[in-house]
Amino acid sequence: MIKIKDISKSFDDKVVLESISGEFQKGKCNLIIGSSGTGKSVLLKCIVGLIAVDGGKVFYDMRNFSDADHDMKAEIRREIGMLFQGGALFDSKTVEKNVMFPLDILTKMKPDEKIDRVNFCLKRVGLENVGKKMPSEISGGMKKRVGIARAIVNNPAYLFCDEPNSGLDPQTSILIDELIQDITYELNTTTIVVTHDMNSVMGMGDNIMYLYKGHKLWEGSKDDVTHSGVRELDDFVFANKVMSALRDKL
Ligand SMILES: Nc1ncnc2c1ncn2[C@@H]1O[C@H](COP(=O)(O)OP(=O)(O)OP(=O)(O)O)[C@@H](O)[C@H]1O
Repeated sequence: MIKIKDISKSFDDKVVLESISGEFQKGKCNLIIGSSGTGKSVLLKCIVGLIAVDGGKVFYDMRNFSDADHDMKAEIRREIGMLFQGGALFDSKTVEKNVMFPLDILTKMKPDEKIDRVNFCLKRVGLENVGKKMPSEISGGMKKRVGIARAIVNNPAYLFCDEPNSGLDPQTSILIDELIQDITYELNTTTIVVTHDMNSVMGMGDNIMYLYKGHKLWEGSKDDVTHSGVRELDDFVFANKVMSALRDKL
């Protein structure tokens, strides 16, 4: 479980996050949703420690990450798997080497053990026999799967996914969402997904935090998101034409 308390962040005069608190549950897909530019990615980066917060604290299973010393931070970081927006694969490395990268830098595993673990993870994401290919030789959906394999290769307790569906067609997006969901339940990870895709919200939103202009306006689950009573959230949810057509039937 990850807990955040009063997270605030500004860039120069621009306030991007204002006193955001909340909990992200273990073994669940926790979504941070909201319109473009509302602070979702910045919040995720604050939680991971890629951006320094102006105020507030982040706790990983009761461990105070914000005030932790170097060793404790390194220990927590080793427990994090991250699927970056756009995949962020190394173009000059094979798929196998991309997935192995966290094991190379974070573990002392033997070469054979690393290969076994990489092959296991590639198989888990439905990608057998592509280990020797270069990223340029595989599709966008396959690249996301490689990114997921890399994110889970070191058996993370925490899994972060920033816009996992960006650039994918709707069907592939659903498959990627389902994969993230299945892995979350299998590995019992505390998973945080940043998205503005309503299909993802309705498919995988166990817990949802809705951000609006740097404020948390609502939290709940996919079962409640369509009748929150929050006007800004309604505007976001029903901006989608399919959702809008369904609104009258709800
Ligand atoms: N390093 C930075 N320096 C200055 N401003 C930044 C920086 N990173 C983000 N911002 C600003 O913070 C605001 C929130 O950005 P953020 O990337 O969190 O939005 P988002 O909700 O994830 O949007 P999207 O869905 O489009 O990715 C934006 O106005 C952005 O320009």
